[in-house]
Amino acid sequence: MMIEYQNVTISYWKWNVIKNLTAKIDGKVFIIGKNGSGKTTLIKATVGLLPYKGSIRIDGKEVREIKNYLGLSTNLGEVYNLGYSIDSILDIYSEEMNVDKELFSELLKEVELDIDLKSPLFKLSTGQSLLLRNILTFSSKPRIILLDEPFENIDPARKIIVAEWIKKFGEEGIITTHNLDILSKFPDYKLYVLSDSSLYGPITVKDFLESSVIEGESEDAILTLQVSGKKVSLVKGKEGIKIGLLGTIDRLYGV
Ligand SMILES: Nc1ncnc2c1ncn2[C@@H]1O[C@H](COP(=O)(O)OP(=O)(O)OP(=O)(O)O)[C@@H](O)[C@H]1O
Repeated sequence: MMIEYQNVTISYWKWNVIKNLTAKIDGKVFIIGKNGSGKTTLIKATVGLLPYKGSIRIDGKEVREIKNYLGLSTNLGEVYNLGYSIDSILDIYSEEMNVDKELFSELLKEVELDIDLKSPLFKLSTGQSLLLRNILTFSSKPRIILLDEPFENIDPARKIIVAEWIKKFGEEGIITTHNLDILSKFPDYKLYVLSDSSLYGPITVKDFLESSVIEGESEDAILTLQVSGKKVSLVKGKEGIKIGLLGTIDRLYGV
């Protein structure tokens, strides 16, 4: 079972954000890439929220033909647009998406999120709202998780709890992030880089974090990718700029 992309093109009007992407995603993987590279766009199309050309298959089924796939869960805000108060959202999604209310309460307690369930979602802070969407994602005990930036705006202690949930829930899926610090909690996970409309990889998170970036191609490269039309290589060893020191993946593009 896997997520398969075949010649996938996703466009806004006539502009292709993802062009002719072909990849097979097996297990739970991370996708990183600079701002605007198309990570959210890819997740949205995979969930069925955006039209695409080509084929995206989950468990062998074409996404555009699936109406409501209960094994799949996402933290995308667009999905949680029904209901007013958090209580009513929980009611709707426990029916529509098999969200388990007990598990929801347990996870809410784990992060000690001090919120009034009667209040509307828009009253939450950006971080609280994302935590809540992450909790809703995991509370349906999904087999496939599609998480867009699950650590953004979340404080360090709670980021670690979210990382534990990612390890615990779901057998397959995609997690996008800019957060290299938290990636170190997932050394054995596979990682892809989305750049110039292609997915490069996979390499392990450990190899990625131990690598350095150099311009051009290299025989020793563990990964060569194209960034804004230029070749960039990730190598192990002393040359180049150490990825771990870059802090944020976006600076990879400044080599
Ligand atoms: N609804 C839209 N209409 C037109 N263009 C869009 C729309 N949504 C996104 N884009 C454009 O598509 C490109 C990819 O956006 P996307 O949000 O997928 O990138 P991303 O990799 O998730 O970025 P970030 O890391 O900043 O979240 C961006 O250049 C963005 O401006």
